Amino acid sequence: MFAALRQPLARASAAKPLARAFSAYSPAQNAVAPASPKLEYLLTETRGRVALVTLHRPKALNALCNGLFVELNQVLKEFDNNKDIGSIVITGSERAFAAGADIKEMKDRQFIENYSENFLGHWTQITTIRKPIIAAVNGFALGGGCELAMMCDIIYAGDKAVFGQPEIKLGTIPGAGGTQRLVKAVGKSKAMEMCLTGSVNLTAQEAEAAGLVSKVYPAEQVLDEAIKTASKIANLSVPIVQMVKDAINQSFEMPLQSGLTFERRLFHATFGTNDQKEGMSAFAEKRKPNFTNN
Ligand SMILES: CCCCCCC/C=C/C(=O)SCCNC(=O)CCNC(=O)[C@H](O)C(C)(C)COP(=O)(O)OP(=O)(O)OC[C@H]1O[C@@H](n2cnc3c(N)ncnc32)[C@H](O)[C@@H]1OP(=O)(O)O
Repeated sequence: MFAALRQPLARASAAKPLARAFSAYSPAQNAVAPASPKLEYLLTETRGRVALVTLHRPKALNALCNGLFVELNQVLKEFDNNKDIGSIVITGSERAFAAGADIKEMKDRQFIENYSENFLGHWTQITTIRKPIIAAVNGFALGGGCELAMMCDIIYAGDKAVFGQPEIKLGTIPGAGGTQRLVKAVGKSKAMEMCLTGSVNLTAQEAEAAGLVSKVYPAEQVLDEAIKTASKIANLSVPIVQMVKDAINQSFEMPLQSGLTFERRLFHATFGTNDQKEGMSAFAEKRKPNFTNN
């Protein structure tokens, strides 16, 4: 499976994505999982139990074209199915996480083809990934770039990151969560201001204050911090981590009482796992737990 994700190291180094330019991890520490020579828009590697996916379309500020999403769906699915991986980090470059959907690619599309082909439908497959995904965002996260970050489970931002939904200035509207997830993250007024003007963006600090972003770090540290957090998560029990992700995501879909019942049932279910027995026994015996993911 990893063979399918193998990426030539030479290419990764030459391209100097933020992952390599800034990371404090030495290549010797990395099990480089990368990648299929077929990957054109992504770099992938592993850091222990963390999979790192770097959007790599530097000439277009990582504009999200269809080919990029086909690759992203493919690698995320492979990492999700890989027992050696516990969590995933998605990042971009220092200049751009992603400057939105590729405007040049979509500008001539017609309503009827959008509707009949469900244009962008498969771009949201990332929300079906069961392992936690952290977005490490530097630079522009605009339009689809902001929406992609919001589809991740946690967002860490570099101090120069910019979040915005400029679609209205192109004569369209956000198409993948900008009018929905953004409201839940920053509230109605800010979301309205951003989406209605297209030019009111959030700085990293504003995004943190509003709740869109969990933490802000100096740009050169954000990826390492995301990997550290991803690594903590990846070394916990995989099924219990998935239950937490499931339960929190259900809070967006269910009324409170149904959500609380869902949570309680999953809590009950954890007692059917060896990892619950191990976690609680380890606490009682004053030792570290050794989770076996069952
Ligand atoms: C997760 C699912 C996603 C689903 C998406 C759903 C629908 C989403 C719609 C959108 O996202 S519409 C696009 C929204 N984004 C924008 O409007 C931003 C567009 N870009 C800019 O405004 C600027 O590029 C910038 C980000 C402010 C940076 O400006 P700067 O002057 O620093 O650089 P540029 O010279 O403009 O850009 C360099 C290079 O990159 C190309 N490019 C940038 N953004 C895009 C894009 N979104 N699509 C296609 N190409 C893009 C730009 O054209 C330049 O290329 P060249 O002209 O030099 O070849």
